[in-house]
Amino acid sequence: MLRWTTAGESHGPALVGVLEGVPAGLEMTSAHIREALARRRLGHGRGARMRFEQDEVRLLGGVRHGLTMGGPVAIEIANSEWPKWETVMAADPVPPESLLVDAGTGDEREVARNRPLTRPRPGHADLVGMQKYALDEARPVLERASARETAARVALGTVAARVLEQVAGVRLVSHVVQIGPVSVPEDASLPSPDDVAALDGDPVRCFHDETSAAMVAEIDACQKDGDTLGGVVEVVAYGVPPGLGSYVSGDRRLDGRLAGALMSIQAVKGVEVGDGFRTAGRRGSAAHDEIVRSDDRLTRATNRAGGTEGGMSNGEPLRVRAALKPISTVPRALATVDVATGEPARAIHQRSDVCAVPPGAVVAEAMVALVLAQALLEKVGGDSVAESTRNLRAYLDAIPEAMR
Ligand SMILES: Cc1cc2nc3c(=O)[nH]c(=O)nc-3n(C[C@H](O)[C@H](O)[C@H](O)COP(=O)(O)O)c2cc1C
Ligand SMILES: C=C(O[C@@H]1CC(C(=O)O)=C[C@@H](OP(=O)(O)O)[C@H]1O)C(=O)O
Repeated sequence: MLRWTTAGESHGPALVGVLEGVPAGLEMTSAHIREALARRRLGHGRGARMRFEQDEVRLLGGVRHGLTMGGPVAIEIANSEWPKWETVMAADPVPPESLLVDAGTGDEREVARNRPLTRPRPGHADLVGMQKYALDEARPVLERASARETAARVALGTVAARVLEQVAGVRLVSHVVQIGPVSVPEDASLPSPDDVAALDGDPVRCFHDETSAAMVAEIDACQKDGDTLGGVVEVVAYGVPPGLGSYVSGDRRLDGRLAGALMSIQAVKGVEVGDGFRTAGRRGSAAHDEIVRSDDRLTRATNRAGGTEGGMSNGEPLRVRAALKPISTVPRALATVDVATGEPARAIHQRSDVCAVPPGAVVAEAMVALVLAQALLEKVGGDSVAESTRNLRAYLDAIPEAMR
């Protein structure tokens, strides 16, 4: 069973991700993870932190000389800013005077770091987090609620994507289909995995040049107005074998597992599998994907279902979307209440992203990779890449000719 978890705070020394159940013999190095993390830092509309954050990667376990060994893969991503936060975020007790709002250094930023965060942001985890964990300020809440944590998810997703590719030849691609009110046309073509470099080169990870320019203009206009934006991302996985997931129990359904994983991303508020909500408005005859024989194999005339039927992958490209709400740290700050005084106030606002949809696509790709790799290993088992590959081949070869 492939299992994963992350630990670490946004301004702590590092994030850590652990992935258990990776077969031995997987080719991977820290450079692969570094490359994926660099893609997550891209995107017009990101805040100041992404300009200097280095995502320093260290493989702490599970890999030797570029090959996994079968044990948990542990990945550390150091936070570049740690030296500035060493006192505020120290794990061990620090002298109380070092946490005074004005510790006497005259450094404005240090004053801001030490100030208790008592003006919770609507839309962020601040207020409910304080209520739930019995805290009198939001620092401990936002440190873990922050989407900084998605760097660790992307690191783990890189390993999962390599399992998918090396065992089954599956390749993934993610792109942005909407930012605020600007969407790619309904009939725009889907990117393939060979388009990843072009997408990395686009300021908003959009595969439609005209729409990309309009998205950039929308982000600029929004930033000028002191506001923030959300949008929609899409992940496509090519080469997924049929039969991952199952219809036999709700918690084994692949579509449900993908939806849960995507919805677990900070700011995601909607998930669509295939044509999702659009399908709901169609008649059955225009909603389903007819089965046809082409090039001597069974295929579909269309792919409105997005590659799943009955909670299983059906061999067509898997296509899922996730909708992200606008960033909740709105520069033109929203109304709140100062929980220290009970008085009306304006919400906390320090630096923040204006739009995190392009990195959201990279994070969504990582979550899809994790779920698909988990479902693949469930189906084929195996303790080494060679064994898993052999098992997959045997399963596919056993499908009768007329059903392939
Ligand atoms: C890649 C990424 C970057 C984000 N950056 C910010 C940010 O700079 N400021 C902010 O307020 N929210 C940001 N968010 C969203 C918050 O983390 C999220 O809204 C918050 O944790 C509350 O969770 P919820 O929106 O799922 O309810 C970001 C989300 C993602 C996926
Ligand atoms: C650090 C990242 O995103 C952060 C996500 C985030 C939030 O509230 O979710 C708030 C901001 O944090 P900070 O206040 O430190 O700049 C973003 O920069 C990252 O994506 O690596």
